[in-house]
Amino acid sequence: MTDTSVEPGFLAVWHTFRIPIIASLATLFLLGRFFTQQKRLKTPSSSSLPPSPRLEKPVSEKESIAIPSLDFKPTSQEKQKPSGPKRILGNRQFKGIDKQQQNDQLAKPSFIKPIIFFATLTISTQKRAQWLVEELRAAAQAKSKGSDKDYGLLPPELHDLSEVDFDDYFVSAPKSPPNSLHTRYVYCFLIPTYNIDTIIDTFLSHLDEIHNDFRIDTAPLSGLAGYSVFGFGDKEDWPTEEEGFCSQAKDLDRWMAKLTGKKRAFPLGLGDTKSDAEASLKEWATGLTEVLGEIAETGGLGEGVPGSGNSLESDEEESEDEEDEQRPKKSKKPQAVVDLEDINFGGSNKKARASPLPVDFTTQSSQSSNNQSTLKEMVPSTSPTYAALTKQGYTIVGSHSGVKICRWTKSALRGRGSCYKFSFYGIKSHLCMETTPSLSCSNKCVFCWRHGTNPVGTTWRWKVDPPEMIFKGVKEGHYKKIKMLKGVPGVRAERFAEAMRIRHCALSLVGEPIFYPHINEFVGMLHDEQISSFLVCNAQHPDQLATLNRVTQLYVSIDASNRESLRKIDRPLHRDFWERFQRCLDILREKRNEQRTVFRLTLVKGFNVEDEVKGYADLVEKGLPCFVEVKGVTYCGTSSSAGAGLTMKNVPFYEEVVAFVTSLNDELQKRGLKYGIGAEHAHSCCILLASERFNVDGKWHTRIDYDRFFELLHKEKTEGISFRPEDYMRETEEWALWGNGGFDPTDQRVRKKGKNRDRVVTEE
Ligand SMILES: Cc1cc2nc3c(=O)[nH]c(=O)nc-3n(C[C@H](O)[C@H](O)[C@H](O)COP(=O)(O)O)c2cc1C
Ligand code: SF4
Repeated sequence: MTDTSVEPGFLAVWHTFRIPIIASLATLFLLGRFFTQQKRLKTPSSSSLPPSPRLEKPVSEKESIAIPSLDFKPTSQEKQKPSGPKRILGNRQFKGIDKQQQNDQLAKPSFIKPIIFFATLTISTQKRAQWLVEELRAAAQAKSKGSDKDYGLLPPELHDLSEVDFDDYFVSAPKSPPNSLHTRYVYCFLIPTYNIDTIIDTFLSHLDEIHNDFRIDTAPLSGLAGYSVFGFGDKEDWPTEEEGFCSQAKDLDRWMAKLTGKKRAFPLGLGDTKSDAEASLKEWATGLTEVLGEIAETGGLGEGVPGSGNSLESDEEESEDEEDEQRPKKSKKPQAVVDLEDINFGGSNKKARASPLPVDFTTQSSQSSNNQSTLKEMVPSTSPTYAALTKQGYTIVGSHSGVKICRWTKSALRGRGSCYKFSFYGIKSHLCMETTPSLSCSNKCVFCWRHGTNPVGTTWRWKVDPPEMIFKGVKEGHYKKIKMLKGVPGVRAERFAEAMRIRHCALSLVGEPIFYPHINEFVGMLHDEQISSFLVCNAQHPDQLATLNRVTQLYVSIDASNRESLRKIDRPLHRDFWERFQRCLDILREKRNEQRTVFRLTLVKGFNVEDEVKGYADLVEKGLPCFVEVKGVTYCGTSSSAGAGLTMKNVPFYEEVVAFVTSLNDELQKRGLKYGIGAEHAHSCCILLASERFNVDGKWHTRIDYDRFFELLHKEKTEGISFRPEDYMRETEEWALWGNGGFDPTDQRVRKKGKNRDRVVTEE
């Protein structure tokens, strides 16, 4: 009875609820599978990548040689590792740090012994190698004179690659002799290039084999203190690197980077045997000797990219195609805008925050001189702004200045092209320092690539650092950053040497340079050292602009053609921003016969391009600048830009920039204003409109004769003779003219991969 009564009841329940029950069970089942799958994906052993066949292939115990050169206790996890093939190891690696860091942590002052290897067929390289031996021997002698230090440079050894057994030197790094445990080795190579079969091919194949031998660590030479290569070739028959000039030296440099774990001590040097070989070798040897001394003293290669540490550079660097390099990881989280008004500098600052010192920076110097000690620092080293800016690669100098290496400097050091300022004005990027004496700005532009971390404010109410201190600090910071790039693949020795003398300064980094009360003194110091000055201001500080002394080229940013658009795009802090902007244009007009004046337009699709051509033409008519630089915006993906609704869609394509410039040019012609399209740099989406004042006999002269500028400046200072922008102009290079693209043919173009390749972005 019970059974029969239960069964129909159960069936009835089943029929009523079977669909939800089945659905629930199916959901539970799918959820279960999903979680198991996720867990498996997170387990490294189940990576979808096939394991390296080199690591999988077993070898007998006899075949294996293990030379862990560091005393290192294995972790319990390592002890349990299945016995696989043992490998020849240059160094044991600590967890969480790369080899370079590991070596540097262990680095102590040492005795450095250079080992010079050369190859030759027609003897010229052998002779040059013998010369190098003498140079290094002399350096070793000079350094050891009267010194009883426990580090130093030892006399070099010389080896002909055709006579050495490669296994003796290139399977593992030589060990220190038992009587001098602090001795370490640096390999120096001098090799010619031959497109016929020579010992060099055998040698390079040997390096290839070592690198790819599964029994040997991929970087078995990481025990070396460093290496450097110099190549000889013939430019008459192999005029460019693409055509094979010094190609084997380049290959050797790459192999050694791999085998040593990127321990390039000094950049690759190249010399044309029929012209500059001796001079280039000399320059390279000087740099190398200096570095050898540094390694001996510090025991390491210093900071920089692997090979010389990590270099932090402009944000846009990430968009560049880099094939052989480790890039420092950057925080993906966009930083929030840090407004100085919002920062409490500790202590009871409430009153100050509620009513900031109402000191307009234009009147600042007189007021601040009385109470410097009570004023706060703009960017104290303990502040979040300081942390954020240094994380982005800025070197903060004093309490309100900064310096940073731009991506073009690195590109130029590698022979991959300079920024548009080379095409337009002749500035080689590796000779250019990018800096600002004021990290604070009075705008919060939507496209600012500074990650919104720069301080903002309308008034200068901070402690003021003296210009001498800033000048010294920014130069030191710049040179230090350049030195950090010496191990970057592709950096050329001759460019590296040139970069150790700053020739140009772009005062345009972050913030507003004319915000700094001693900007005139600072610019004077640049000029005294024959460093040209390009100063960019945001057209918000007319009084300061009016009293600004002569600079080599003076810019104002023109980010919109009308009040509403400017408010939206620049988000100015001043309520009378439009009036300030207009006054700045008037001042620029007055200055146009004394110095080169430039309008810089940054096009942001959807913000300041559409229907604004006439508005921009009005502004040009008002300010009559010598030049109008037009460039497509750089997308930086920060919170401030995202918050303003900026996406990749707002970045114009080059054709769109071209269309805009053409219409603006037409509009200027219609109004009888004498302008024309002077030059272009398609690579960074940038075009230059120039006043006909810079067109001589039908030829554009947008470049600058820097030597002439300094001559004239000197005359002005000493004899009171003023000069005009036309007095220091130079003819524009053919390849930079409108229609020719603007890429220096002597540099090697590297195209960016990926879908946004046409939206190659630019600096600043
Ligand atoms: C047959 C031959 C092939 C060469 N191939 C190249 C080459 O591909 N690329 C290059 O830059 N130089 C090339 N050169 C130039 C040599 O690298 C250059 O003359 C070098 O200084 C020779 O050094 P050595 O006298 O030590 O052998 C070649 C020279 C010869 C004779
Ligand atoms: S001008 Fe600007 S982008 Fe060009 S090299 Fe100098 S700092 Fe870099």
